[in-house]
Amino acid sequence: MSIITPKTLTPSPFLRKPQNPNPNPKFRSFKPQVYQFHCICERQTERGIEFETGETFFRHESAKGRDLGILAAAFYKQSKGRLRVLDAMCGCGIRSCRYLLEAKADFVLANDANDEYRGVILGNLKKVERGFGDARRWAVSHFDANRVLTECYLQRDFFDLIDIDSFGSDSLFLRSAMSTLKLNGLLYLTSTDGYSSGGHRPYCSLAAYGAYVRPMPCSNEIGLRMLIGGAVREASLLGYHVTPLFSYYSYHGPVFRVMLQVNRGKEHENRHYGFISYCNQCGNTRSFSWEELGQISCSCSSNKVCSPVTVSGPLWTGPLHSATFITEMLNLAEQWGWMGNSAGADLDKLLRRMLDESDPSLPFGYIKMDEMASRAKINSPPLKTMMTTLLEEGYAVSRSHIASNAIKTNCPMAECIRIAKELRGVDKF
Ligand SMILES: C[S@@+](CC[C@H](N)C(=O)[O-])C[C@H]1O[C@@H](n2cnc3c(N)ncnc32)[C@H](O)[C@@H]1O
Repeated sequence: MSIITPKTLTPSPFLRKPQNPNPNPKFRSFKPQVYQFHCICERQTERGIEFETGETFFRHESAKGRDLGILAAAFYKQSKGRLRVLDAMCGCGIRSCRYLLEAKADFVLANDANDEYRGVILGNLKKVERGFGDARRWAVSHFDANRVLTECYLQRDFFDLIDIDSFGSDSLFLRSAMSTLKLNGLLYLTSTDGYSSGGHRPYCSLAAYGAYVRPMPCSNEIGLRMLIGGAVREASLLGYHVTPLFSYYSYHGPVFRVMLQVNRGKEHENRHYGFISYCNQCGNTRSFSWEELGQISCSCSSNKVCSPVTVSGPLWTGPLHSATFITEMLNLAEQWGWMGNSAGADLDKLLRRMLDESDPSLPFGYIKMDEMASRAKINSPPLKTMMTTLLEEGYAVSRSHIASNAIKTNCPMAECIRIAKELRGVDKF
């Protein structure tokens, strides 16, 4: 097995260091300091390893996104018996440390284009190395992510998991990352491109993700679907297809993260890659396949054709999570004691909500309680009461991990309004 080390990569004269790795001045005031895992709401490792952030880009708020990545990696290691990770934009190297320590990775290549971070990354990884004796299970490099990915590919040095924690859009790195993944490997993508998902820059979303995205009420779910859709498109160019294992939106940023499994062979049916519409008049959302593209319209229960209809796409219209994979992640989290205590309670809740959301009878999108209430011209009914009533009436319903005041349901908006109004009569809310 060839292991890539910084020495095998020759510096490129064209390599530019990012001008300002942290565009938000708010974060530039971070002073060098030492954190313990438990101090920053990361899970405490058995070895109690400390890490430093120095002047690198580091966000406490991303801890949950890192937790999810570690759980997925650990389950992969358990099921495949191997785990080589490329942490392509590692910052201070916290993920690399955690992939080694918690997911028991066999090897991690920690890369960050900014070579001023080298001391901090090396310091953190050396502590991890001490925990495992002398075995050299990691390497550090400082190249543009595309360069490191391409060189690994050229040396046939493939990875089981590639983590792209980029600023803005991830699409620039998709092709090289997919080429450098092992068969059925995991690709952990991050995008902070909230403007595109909000429909505020349709030409940017078209350029980056191949999707023309317009403003819709559930724009944060659109953001996740845009990210997956971009990967679907790129994968099919390379003769691969992707399966989302989990999708996670966090309002801290905002940040859109998806864990994808990349498999060989184009997916024959395109039923999960199409268009999403929102009817401004009746408030219903629907997804359309390529075949239905010419007939996009909305008919509400009165059979009148509503207008106008806002259409975005093509996007991923299939499941955001794999219920089986999330269940395995939950089991692991339980085994590791990551739930049931105050630090882990949130992760527990998030995973369970994702599991609920993966019910295949639930459609795309979510309905915000305040939108429903304003359409019904009543105060918003209590979310739990609404959910129970929808279930009693035979509809599928769950909460959304994206918006705390929203429900996902296959009940049309007009029916939701009727139920909400009836509840009002009973409960006088
Ligand atoms: C969001 S931060 C990474 C945070 C880190 N993964 C964590 O969880 O704490 C993004 C990092 O990517 C680096 N970076 C930006 N552009 C890059 C590129 N083209 N290639 C490699 N690294 C890059 C930045 O220096 C920055 O440290």
